[in-house]
Amino acid sequence: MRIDVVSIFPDYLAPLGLSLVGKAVAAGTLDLRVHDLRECTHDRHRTVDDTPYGGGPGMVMKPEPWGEALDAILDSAAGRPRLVVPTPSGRRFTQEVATELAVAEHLVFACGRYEGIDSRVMAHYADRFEVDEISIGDYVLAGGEAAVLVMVEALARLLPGVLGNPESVVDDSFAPGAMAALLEGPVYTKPPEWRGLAVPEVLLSGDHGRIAAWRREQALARTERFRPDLLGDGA
Ligand SMILES: O=C(OCc1ccccc1)c1cn[nH]c1
Repeated sequence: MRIDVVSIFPDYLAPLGLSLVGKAVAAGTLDLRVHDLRECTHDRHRTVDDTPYGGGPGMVMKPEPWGEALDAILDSAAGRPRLVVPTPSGRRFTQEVATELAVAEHLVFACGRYEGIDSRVMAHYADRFEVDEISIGDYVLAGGEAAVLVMVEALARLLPGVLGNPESVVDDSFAPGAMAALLEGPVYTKPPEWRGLAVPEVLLSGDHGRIAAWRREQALARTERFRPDLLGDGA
């Protein structure tokens, strides 16, 4: 998979060189290219934004630099990439959307700042990109970069050979399946007692039937407490 990220703060994407995503890049599973949008400006002040038509607060990102940046990416692209634009006003990012993005050949992330990117950019590229405006949550960030870090990490762990233990994807809280539609219950590891706190004895019992039942009960209780919406039947 090829991933391009366009931003006025390319250094913000440096964490993608670390850990799990960094390993995928080193292994060649991910071909990651980060681009500085300011290299597509040509005025003395390297201007990327201007005041919004129709008035209102803040600034809007100008279309010309984005046109130059996205044209350059398309010139070196094979098929029809997905253009993912993080924005509070996009469709909700979920584990299902992560699995959708994880099978793409080529993703291009456009990091908006200020009040967003001139809407003509998304309209202009609708035929050459699969344009996808995505929100990672109902809050407003200063820019799309942090959302890109979230989405790339969520999809990268789904790529074959990226996770040491592919099993843990199956049990993900939000992976499809019976148990998976619940929140994860508590987890424990050695030592068996720590600061006077013991691990629930059922987990040391070796009775896998009892352990599975206990885990489901814990997952249900946690889901009821924090995410009753996941329990359906109008709960
Ligand atoms: O703030 C976000 O993106 C940055 C952004 C993009 C466009 C205009 C304002 C802010 C965001 C929040 N949830 N998901 C994304």
